Amino acid sequence: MSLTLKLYNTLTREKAEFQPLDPQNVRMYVCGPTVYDFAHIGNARPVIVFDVLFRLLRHVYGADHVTYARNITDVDDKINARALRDFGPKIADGSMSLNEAIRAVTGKTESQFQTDVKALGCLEPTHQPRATDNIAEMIAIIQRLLTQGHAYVAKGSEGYEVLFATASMADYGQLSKRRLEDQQAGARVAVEAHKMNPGDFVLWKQSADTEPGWAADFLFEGKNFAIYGRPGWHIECSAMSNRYLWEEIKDRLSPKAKAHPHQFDIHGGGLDLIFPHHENEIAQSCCAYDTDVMANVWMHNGFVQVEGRKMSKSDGNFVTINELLETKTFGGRKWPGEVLRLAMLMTHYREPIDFSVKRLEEAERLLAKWPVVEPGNAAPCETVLEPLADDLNTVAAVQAIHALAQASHHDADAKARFAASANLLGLLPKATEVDEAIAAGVDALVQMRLEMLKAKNFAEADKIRDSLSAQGIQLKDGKDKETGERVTTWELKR
Ligand SMILES: Nc1ncnc2c1ncn2[C@@H]1O[C@H](COP(=O)(O)OP(=O)(O)OP(=O)(O)O)[C@@H](O)[C@H]1O
Ligand SMILES: [Zn+2]
Repeated sequence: MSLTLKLYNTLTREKAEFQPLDPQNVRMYVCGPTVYDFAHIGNARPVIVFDVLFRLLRHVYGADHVTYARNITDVDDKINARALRDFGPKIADGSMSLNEAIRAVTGKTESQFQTDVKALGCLEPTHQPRATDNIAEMIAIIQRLLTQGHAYVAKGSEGYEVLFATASMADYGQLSKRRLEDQQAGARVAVEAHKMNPGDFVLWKQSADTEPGWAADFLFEGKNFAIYGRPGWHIECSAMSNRYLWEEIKDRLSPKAKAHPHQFDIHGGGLDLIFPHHENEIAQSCCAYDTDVMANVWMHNGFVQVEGRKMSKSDGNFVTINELLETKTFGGRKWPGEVLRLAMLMTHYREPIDFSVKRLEEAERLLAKWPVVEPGNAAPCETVLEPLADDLNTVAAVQAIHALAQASHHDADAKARFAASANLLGLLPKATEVDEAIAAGVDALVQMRLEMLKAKNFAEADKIRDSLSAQGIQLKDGKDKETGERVTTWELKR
């Protein structure tokens, strides 16, 4: 393994050589979607960016040596609100319970998410845990925090809450570089009387009987608190990352990694998650397990923007992935998944992207120039790997792939390297769909070649055949059974 992988780390604000705790078991966690509404183009960005990193890590360390967990947040007050909105009448007349309505919302949204990300050429992560399948793990961490003096039980306006005590952690704020004092002075967080500090955040929250919840017993200051309730958002990721990247894998880890219990290599998500979400994940995990590190490298993608503003569900300025791929709402036409994927990768992941039809058209034009080939078994080209290994410089990697695509018209070796390199980024043009306009163009060339053959202009005829072949189009000559005349059909090489 000669490739040196460098990654920008939000924790240190520096780019540094990536050194996994155990190269045989590289571990990455990325915050996944809250499934109350279809994923939008902004949500697609971390999915694509970290898919590229997952692919690169698999290339460098071996496909079986990388564990990637991306969660599904299927318990959240936004989900409850959506269930009430969509199924209100049914809940009111008793034909559906709130929990059934919630499952209808999350089930539908999650399955759409899976369809969407598949269409964007993303590999399935090793684990895609749902929050509701990890409640016991969350309760266990919360109890550890209570026992160790990092959390407390308090009564708020909607019942009991277990809160994280930010003041109990000396270096709270290390990721966002926000100091607790500044936060209090800024008073961004509404001061609530039951909180010891305004920045204290919910770990567990009591639910009304009609709200979704789980029975939980917490021991605090010698007293038992039975709180039927639901988890806060941040605790979900602390629980799921620990389960899938430590608990379930620890027996296989190297001695060095075992000497760093509960820690893993990379944690990712969008820029908006640095504070408070990731800061609070760090606080929970480090305090619960008494470590000073949760993940060694923290990576954050920039925003997809619309007219300079972050595309976001709550802002309403969004286009869903499904709308873009399956309807004509954006630019009056449908767009293939690989066009959106390439459009994202034509900007460095830490830069903002202003989303536009022009950007998609640019990506489409580039893809159309690339040959349709099978991945093959050549090695990806150094000219592609090197920029990728430099903090995922996909801009330069795509340029290098394009150069290989151009060279591949006259160079079989370049073509093989193009195939392997484009495949590494999940960008190999698919042989299955042919654009109508392209098909018409091919038909015309096939016809022209038949005329050349009739005129015995074999050199020109061969030229046409070869140029089509370079674009991945295979001609098949045959004879019409009745007239005996030559007929030519074509297909994409598979
Ligand atoms: N416009 C955006 N550009 C890039 N990444 C984004 C954008 N919006 C959300 N993300 C990322 O998508 C992932 C899922 O986020 P989430 O489900 O909270 O969606 P959201 O659109 O941010 O929700 P809301 O708009 O209600 O805040 C997170 O990693 C988040 O950082
Ligand atoms: Zn998270």
